[in-house]
Amino acid sequence: MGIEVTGLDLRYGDHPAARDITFDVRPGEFVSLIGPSGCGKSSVLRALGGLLRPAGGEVRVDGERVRGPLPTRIAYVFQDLALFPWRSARRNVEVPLALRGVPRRLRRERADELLGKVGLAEVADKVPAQLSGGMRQRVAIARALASDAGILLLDEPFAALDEQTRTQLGAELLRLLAEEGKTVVFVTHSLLEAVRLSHRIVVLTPGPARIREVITVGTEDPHELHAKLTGLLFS
Ligand SMILES: Nc1ncnc2c1ncn2[C@@H]1O[C@H](COP(=O)(O)OP(=O)(O)OP(=O)(O)O)[C@@H](O)[C@H]1O
Repeated sequence: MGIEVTGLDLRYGDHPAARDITFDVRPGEFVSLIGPSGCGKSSVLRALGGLLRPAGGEVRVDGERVRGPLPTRIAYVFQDLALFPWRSARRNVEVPLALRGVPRRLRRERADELLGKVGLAEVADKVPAQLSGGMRQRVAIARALASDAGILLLDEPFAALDEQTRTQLGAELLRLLAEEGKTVVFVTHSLLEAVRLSHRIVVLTPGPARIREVITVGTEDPHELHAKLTGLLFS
């Protein structure tokens, strides 16, 4: 089932942000949304998560129409992380576990397991201000994984990081997602990142966003795919 987006129209008052967007995301699939700056990528992502009400069309998650946030099914990681600054890394990751009513001892175990998976076992007791940008991003990812939601919506999660950290975190993320069996929709400005991480790439037009093309990332040469995407975005 996964996510089905059909004829989605989005607007802010009189200002259209997206028109007639139709695509699907299969369970376990990693789909990237790319498009020119300001075209409406984040708006589409917010609509998938029930944070922006469509002016037309619909979003379905596992067959059920999305009418508002579904925190048990859908987790977010934004560029602006919103970690709790006074809570240690471990206690940040514990938040969704507490919301789900997981007992304290199990919360700690699961949080430590997830922090271990993102390479942060050593810094579980540190607060965000004591961590690097890449580490904070890892805490946010561990926290999203702790929510147990099957769907992760990632909005430019690596935008504030240097290229090397981005590449490393992207590779780690793929491994983790495969282990945890998540379905992912990923907004990025980086064509390289989209090519590297995705099963499929949804290319949007300049705003208001429409679907330009949906590309399956198969066996083609990554350089050729990158060139094709550049052509689609800038022609
Ligand atoms: N809360 C809002 N109120 C009014 N207009 C908005 C709001 N959020 C976004 N917009 C407008 O909607 C359009 C799409 O914005 P959106 O953030 O979805 O684009 P984007 O492709 O994610 O942008 P970027 O690539 O710069 O991150 C833009 O014209 C933006 O100015």
